[in-house]
Amino acid sequence: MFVRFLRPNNLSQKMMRVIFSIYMVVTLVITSVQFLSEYLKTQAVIVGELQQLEVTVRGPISTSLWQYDQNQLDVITDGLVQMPIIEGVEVFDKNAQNIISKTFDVDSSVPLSIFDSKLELNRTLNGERIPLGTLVLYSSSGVVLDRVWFGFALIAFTAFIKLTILFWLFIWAFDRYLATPLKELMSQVNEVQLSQGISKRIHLSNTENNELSQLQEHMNSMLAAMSSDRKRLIEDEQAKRSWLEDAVAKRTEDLQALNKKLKYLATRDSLTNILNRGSFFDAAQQRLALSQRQESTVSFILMDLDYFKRINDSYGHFVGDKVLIHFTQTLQGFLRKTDLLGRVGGEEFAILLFDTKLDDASQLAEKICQAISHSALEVEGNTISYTVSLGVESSELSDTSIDELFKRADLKLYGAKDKGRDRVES
Ligand SMILES: Nc1nc2c(ncn2[C@@H]2O[C@H](COP(=O)(O)OP(=O)(O)OP(=O)(O)O)[C@@H](O)[C@H]2O)c(=O)[nH]1
Repeated sequence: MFVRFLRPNNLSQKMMRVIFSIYMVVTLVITSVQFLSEYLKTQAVIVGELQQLEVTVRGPISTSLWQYDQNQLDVITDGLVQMPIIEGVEVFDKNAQNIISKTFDVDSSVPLSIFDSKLELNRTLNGERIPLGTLVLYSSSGVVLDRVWFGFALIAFTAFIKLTILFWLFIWAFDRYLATPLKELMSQVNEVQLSQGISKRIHLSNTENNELSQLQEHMNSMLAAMSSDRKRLIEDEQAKRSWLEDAVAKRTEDLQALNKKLKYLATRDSLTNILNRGSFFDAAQQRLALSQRQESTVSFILMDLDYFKRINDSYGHFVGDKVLIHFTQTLQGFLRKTDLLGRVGGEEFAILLFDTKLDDASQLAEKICQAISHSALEVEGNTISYTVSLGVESSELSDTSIDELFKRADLKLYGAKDKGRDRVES
């Protein structure tokens, strides 16, 4: 504890040292003033005693001076010098000439200060006062100190005792009321800081209502506010995150739907909504490969509307488009789920029939041809009739590419065209 007092490492110990140091300085000043006052009082008493002695020896010394009795003067002054309070004696004649000078003991140390008392020596003769000289008695600080040392020691001892007791009282009081509660507060604040949550609170063991308990209350309300702020922030964060997750999920769903739609559109012909050329050939290629593995047959029907240019030229492209749509819808009425239908050119269409031999495909082609030639559609008040030429071909075991099948079907189609159109060539 004493080491802590000398080398304070915290606030309470520093305060303890400052207050104690101030008290020590004040005590030292008061004790010094007491010393000085005692010293001056004792010096005044000694001067009084010197004056009384001078009065006592004035008669014999005056007589000795009057009678010029040097021996008697020596005896008297020797006696004076022996006295404990006298450090020296000097006698001067009426002309201020030193007759006797017995000052200070040469063996003793030189005193701090010397003071004296003077007395005029006279003789009254026939009522007349005749001056004979002067008697001077000296005393010194040594004499004063000899007399007051016990008092000084008492004062010093009392001051020391007071200082020591107060020192330990200060230490105890600061330790009890400041250092220990502060240490406890710091340790609990540290625990709160180290704990992950802010649910911990400070509970000082000293329940007195003072600045520390008020500080504890303030810190606990601060922690409570922080805790509720943190809870609110977490809730906000969770709400934001969940909102964001919902938004992202919704966006992903929309994008997936859009992507699906785009993929679908990319495979479709925009006018007739059947497979476009690329998708048809991709799908047909897969069907051919599957059929070859299963050693079955696929058939390919290639169709081209006859004189379609005339329809466009006579009724316009809008009507031509309606014819193309009508043709597609008619075809769909003849197809199974496993069949593929695609638009492979402007007015050119193709059907791939899975697991279908040439005869069956040719029969279907005939039906289509008949159905189209007997159909008519009404567009803007016009009755439109049209025909189609068809080429039919079936796969062989050597076929590896759909293009080969397509080329053979195309030749058949040209054959149908050459033979007058509105017919099937297989
Ligand atoms: N309305 C419309 N016409 C198209 C479309 N695609 C191609 N055509 C037209 O179809 C016509 C094809 O003409 P051609 O190749 O001469 O054939 P065709 O007139 O049918 O004669 P043949 O095939 O020999 O019977 C052209 O006039 C093209 O402009 C389309 O999407 N809509």
